[in-house]
Amino acid sequence: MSPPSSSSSSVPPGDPSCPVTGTGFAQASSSAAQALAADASVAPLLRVRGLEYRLPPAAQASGEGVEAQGRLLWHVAALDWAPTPASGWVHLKGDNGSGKTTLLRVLAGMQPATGGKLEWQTRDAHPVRYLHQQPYLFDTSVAGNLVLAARWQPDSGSAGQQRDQVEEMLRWSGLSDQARQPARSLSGGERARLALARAWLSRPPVLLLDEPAANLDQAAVEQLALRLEQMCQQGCAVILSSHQDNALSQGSSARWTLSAASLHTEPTAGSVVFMG
Ligand SMILES: Nc1ncnc2c1ncn2[C@@H]1O[C@H](COP(=O)(O)OP(=O)(O)OP(=O)(O)O)[C@@H](O)[C@H]1O
Repeated sequence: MSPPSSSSSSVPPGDPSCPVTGTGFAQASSSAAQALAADASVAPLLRVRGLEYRLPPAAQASGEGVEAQGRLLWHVAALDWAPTPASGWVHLKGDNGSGKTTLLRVLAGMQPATGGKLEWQTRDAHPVRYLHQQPYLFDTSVAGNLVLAARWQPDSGSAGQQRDQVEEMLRWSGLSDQARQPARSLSGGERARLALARAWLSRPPVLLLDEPAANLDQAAVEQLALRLEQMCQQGCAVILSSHQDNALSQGSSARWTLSAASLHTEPTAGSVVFMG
């Protein structure tokens, strides 16, 4: 992982990964935000202030016009997250429809928030990778999917280095025997493994996983937990969503819960999280 930058943000202007509207850090009014501002010793990877997401305004029941403001799906008053290689991943929890996917997509810069501010404080221009619950696989072989990921990464290296990366990821994901198989013929669990390996090949600083356990049996969830542990130890900051408790929640070091339209955090040792 790139070390946190001392400047406030490396997100390029105009990049949707910085969905800035409304409240900025300087204007954040909650007492938690003021307490955070006072603690200059913390260098969080992620800083969030007054972030909120409102659903698009619905048509009025009468059929005339639309609501002035859509329903508030969630609000995050203030959050600083400073994961370390030892701190493990964050489990984002919440009932169906509470807004987990939307929050991950906003954090990934794939969808703008309707208010507030977030910053990934890293020198990496595009630090965040988001993995969809049903990941898209290219219409080629298992190895072909990894070859494309190896070619398209920013520092792609020589053809030999790319080959080594592909072979390493095939071994890591346990898919070496299926290297030549069409990726789209894999089982649900195998597809999830390939998608994770494809994302991990380029060693992103931050990985957001949307319901990664959705199609997995218990053994596969436990294997995934081991892989995530390795990834975190190698410096990847991981947030994963799941509405269930399983091996992934047991292995997480922090829990963020969406309920009653707010994000609630439970910090644990090694993972510095503050919440207002
Ligand atoms: N563009 C939109 N227009 C209207 N409603 C939307 C829009 N986007 C999301 N929603 C609603 O927002 C709510 C939250 O959706 P989201 O997928 O983020 O929840 P979730 O917690 O990930 O759910 P699940 O656990 O079922 O996957 C849902 O009720 C969804 O229908």
